Amino acid sequence: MKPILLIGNGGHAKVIKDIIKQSEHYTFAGYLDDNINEFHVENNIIYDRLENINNYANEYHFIIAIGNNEVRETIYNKVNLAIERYPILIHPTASIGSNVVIGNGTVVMANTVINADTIIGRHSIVNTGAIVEHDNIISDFVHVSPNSTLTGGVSVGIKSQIGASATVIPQIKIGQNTMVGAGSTVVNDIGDNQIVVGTPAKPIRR
Ligand SMILES: CC(=O)SCCNC(=O)CCNC(=O)[C@H](O)C(C)(C)COP(=O)(O)OP(=O)(O)OC[C@H]1O[C@@H](n2cnc3c(N)ncnc32)[C@H](O)[C@@H]1OP(=O)(O)O
Repeated sequence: MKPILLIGNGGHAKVIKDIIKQSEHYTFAGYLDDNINEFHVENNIIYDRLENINNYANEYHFIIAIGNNEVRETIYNKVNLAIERYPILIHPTASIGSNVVIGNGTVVMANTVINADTIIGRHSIVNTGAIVEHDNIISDFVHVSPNSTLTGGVSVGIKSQIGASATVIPQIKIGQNTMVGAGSTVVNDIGDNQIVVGTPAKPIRR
């Protein structure tokens, strides 16, 4: 079993910890976070500051367990570890189709479906109950929120978030760093750096 340290110890980390507990390959070892005052071990769990990550870099694997896409990317660039130190975590109830490619550091939560020929980048999140249909291209540092649906042939650019229960109709292209509001329905392509809400989804601001 390979030990994993989670970077971050908020709500998202709790859910990832539960995925690790069910893994046959990985075991939960502890947390690195700058809100931890100093190194300590409690009930065999390591708590340490993120700035000490290099002490663990050879022995441990890591997941950046932070839901905010921008923060995840910033931490990834800052700690500068080889991408191989970040495993792919998939909950055992997730259904993964043929020829699906998932990048290192990405987590796939419970009751998700990722269908055939979809590509998902690095350090992305496919959150609880989300559906990512066939032939999607999902970039790095993306968050597909709980219960959202990306139908066939959708693409999502780097650092974009699809809000909880949002739906994107087939073949839509969503740009980089864009936010689709919870419950929205996206029926037209969306550019970069937009916030869109509603049905049909319309920009509220850049
Ligand atoms: C496990 C987890 O928790 S994963 C987390 C998943 N997170 C989400 O799904 C969060 C999704 N976030 C949202 O939907 C947010 O409302 C955002 C990002 C779209 C907008 O947030 P803000 O920028 O703070 O917008 P704000 O709250 O000021 O609203 C601006 C306007 O848009 C409207 N609006 C905001 N969100 C939505 C929405 N999802 N659908 C429809 N209208 C919306 C507001 O009612 C408001 O309208 P008004 O100007 O007529 O009063």
